[in-house]
Amino acid sequence: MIFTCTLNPSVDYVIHVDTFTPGGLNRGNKTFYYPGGKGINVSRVLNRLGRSNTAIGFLGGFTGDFIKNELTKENIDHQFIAVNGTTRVNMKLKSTDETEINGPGPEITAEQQEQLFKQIAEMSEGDYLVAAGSVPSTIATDFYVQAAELCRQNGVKMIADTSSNALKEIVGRELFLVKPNHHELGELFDTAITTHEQAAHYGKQLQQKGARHVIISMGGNGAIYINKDTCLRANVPSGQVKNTVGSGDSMVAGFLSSYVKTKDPVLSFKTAVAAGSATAFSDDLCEQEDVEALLSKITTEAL
Ligand SMILES: Nc1ncnc2c1ncn2[C@@H]1O[C@H](COP(=O)(O)OP(=O)(O)O)[C@@H](O)[C@H]1O
Ligand SMILES: O=P(O)(O)OC[C@H]1O[C@](O)(COP(=O)(O)O)[C@@H](O)[C@@H]1O
Repeated sequence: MIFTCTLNPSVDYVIHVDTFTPGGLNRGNKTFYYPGGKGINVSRVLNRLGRSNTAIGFLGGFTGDFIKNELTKENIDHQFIAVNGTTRVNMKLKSTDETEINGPGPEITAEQQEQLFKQIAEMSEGDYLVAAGSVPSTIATDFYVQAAELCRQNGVKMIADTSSNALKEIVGRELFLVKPNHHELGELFDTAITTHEQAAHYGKQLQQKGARHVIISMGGNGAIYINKDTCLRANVPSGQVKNTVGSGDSMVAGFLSSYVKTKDPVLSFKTAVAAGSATAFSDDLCEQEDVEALLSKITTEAL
């Protein structure tokens, strides 16, 4: 079984504005509402790539209902814990630049956190748990560390895609996959990462600290893959970028969907890059045919 866990889901409200003027009245010309949050995006892409999975985490209010309905419509199993507040709305403003405003999210009580730990403790050997996204302020930043310990005890393979302190704390634990982007990796090591060589250098440290597979995504500048035997870089295909929100999550889903079937890390890495780019070239998340069409355009070389 594959589970995705989103502690702080969101409704992603995407609005396109031709020319954005801060402080002025701006009118959008195109809007979209998507069920979002990193784990939920991973669930949606996994499902599109033919991998059934269960989404867990916390949801509340009318936005929480929207997310549940959308997942149900897409035939994705979900077992969210209800919270009293309202799941956040994250604004994604598309103009000449992409600007994002991510809200803080509702309060999660200690009892609700315990309920989630109970769900994680019930996972079994061979399961995968994708823990993705920020940790809301009412949850201790070591939440993922405690989850990683439960996974270790039960033989569950954990994937972490997070940032800031939550990423700092999870590094050093036994992880199946970790996928920071180059900004998050730089923040972790208190440095700026701009080249593939720098990304490879710091990414190797994540592998040495306990991650079996490491992917460093670098937006339109390619991606790096590291395991104990190899370090590769991949190109990203060219195309018309429509919406990069969820590209990183699509990479995680792409890697996992391929790996569970083929156990081939290089093919899984290429599928990850194809899925990330296919999402960048779509308004919503990628579809299977988009990923398949891009896969043959991804090449890797040793670094
Ligand atoms: N401008 C782009 N052109 C092509 N592919 C892109 C572009 N931006 C992102 N991608 C794809 O999405 C992946 C993840 O993007 P990135 O922005 O690094 O992740 P995150 O969303 O986690 O910040 C990249 O590795 C690439 O495959
Ligand atoms: O939990 P965070 O870090 O605030 O991120 C939440 C946001 O990230 C997303 O999951 C997109 O993530 P990526 O672009 O990194 O793949 C959005 O759907 C959501 O609004």
